[in-house]
Amino acid sequence: MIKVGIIGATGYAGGELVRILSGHKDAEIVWYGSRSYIDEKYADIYRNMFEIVEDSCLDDNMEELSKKADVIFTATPQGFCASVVNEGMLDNTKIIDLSADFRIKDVATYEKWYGIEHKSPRFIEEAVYGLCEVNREAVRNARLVANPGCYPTCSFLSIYPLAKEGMIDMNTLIIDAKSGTSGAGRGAKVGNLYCEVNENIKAYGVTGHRHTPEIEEQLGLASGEQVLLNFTTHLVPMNRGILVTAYASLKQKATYEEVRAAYDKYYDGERFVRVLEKDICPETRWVEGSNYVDVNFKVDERTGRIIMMGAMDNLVKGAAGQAVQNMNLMFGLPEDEGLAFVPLFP
Ligand SMILES: NC(=O)C1=CN([C@@H]2O[C@H](COP(=O)(O)OP(=O)(O)OC[C@H]3O[C@@H](n4cnc5c(N)ncnc54)[C@H](OP(=O)(O)O)[C@@H]3O)[C@@H](O)[C@H]2O)C=CC1
Ligand SMILES: CC(=O)N[C@@H](CCC(=O)OP(=O)(O)O)C(=O)O
Repeated sequence: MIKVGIIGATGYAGGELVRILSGHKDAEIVWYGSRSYIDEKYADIYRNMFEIVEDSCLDDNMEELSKKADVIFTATPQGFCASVVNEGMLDNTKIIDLSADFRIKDVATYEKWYGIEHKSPRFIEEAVYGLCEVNREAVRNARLVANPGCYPTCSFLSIYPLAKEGMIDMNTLIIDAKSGTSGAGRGAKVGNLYCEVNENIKAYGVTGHRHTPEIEEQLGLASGEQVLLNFTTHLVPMNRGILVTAYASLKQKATYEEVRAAYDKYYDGERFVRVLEKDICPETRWVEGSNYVDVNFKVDERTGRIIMMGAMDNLVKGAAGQAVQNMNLMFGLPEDEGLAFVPLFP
């Protein structure tokens, strides 16, 4: 049994980790870390866990936890993991960080977009960006995994085959993305109140969303070019789900079959990426509660542009599911262990 500790187990991403890992046959949760609910029964906070989880919450003492756990998930705000990780901890245990602390390789870029000082720049180089479909081999041997952001996961996987094959002009790329409110976490914020979100849709973070440099970095690595793009996020009145619609000019005319061949080249055999049939657009409801990302595209012959689309559950493939997929790789387990959920509907 893999002994698992979760710091931030009382947040939305942490709660989803608990749900997924409770059904994982090779994992046992030994630490439900919290900051505000220490000594309270976990199932009193999340009643879906009644008679499933008997334990109470502990604190966020990573030093002590690292002596007990084979792997620690930090589902905590930006800056937490970087402020506590040290060499001794990584000698004892593996860490999968769900925050952005180790995703961006350039410290100055991280500090500029996140507005905080990076407390452990020495571990940035070592950290592996945990996008399993691309970095599978590196993840297997990692001590520290930077679990990708929710919007970056969906954006990247929607665009990756065409960026990698050099089929689109990266300078023309525009990404429009929409998220359900669980993406903003469980903390109380006026902007996330029912009356503010219900019956409404709005853009936010326009020209300044902190996921922009992460997407640019990863698409830059895939395409071999420096990427500068427009990325606009929207908040929509649903609990879970991310929908990405991305636009770019094709470098040369391409048929449906040629583009489809590029997607198949990278995603054939990928357990969690589904390339939909011709003309079917991804929808969040068909992936909800699952670790799938549904992708598809449409060539607009009139404008010479291609529209790339993706749908994903932000809490599963966008956070906890992908983190467990990374854990499976790090411990030599089948990649889909504990993740074989069929999407919910309705
Ligand atoms: N929500 C999502 O869809 C996604 C989230 N993420 C990332 O996962 C991380 C957690 O996000 P999310 O679950 O949404 O956030 P929440 O606000 O829902 O949960 C945050 C968790 O961290 C704990 N916490 C808060 N402040 C501190 C602190 N200073 N020190 C230690 N623990 C603290 C909270 O404890 P307590 O409850 O006890 O206060 C809670 O358990 C973030 O880095 C986020 O960016 C990544 C991808 C998607
Ligand atoms: C709806 C909503 O507010 N979404 C969040 C998603 C951020 C998130 O989850 O953070 P990481 O993926 O970087 O860890 C946002 O836009 O900031």
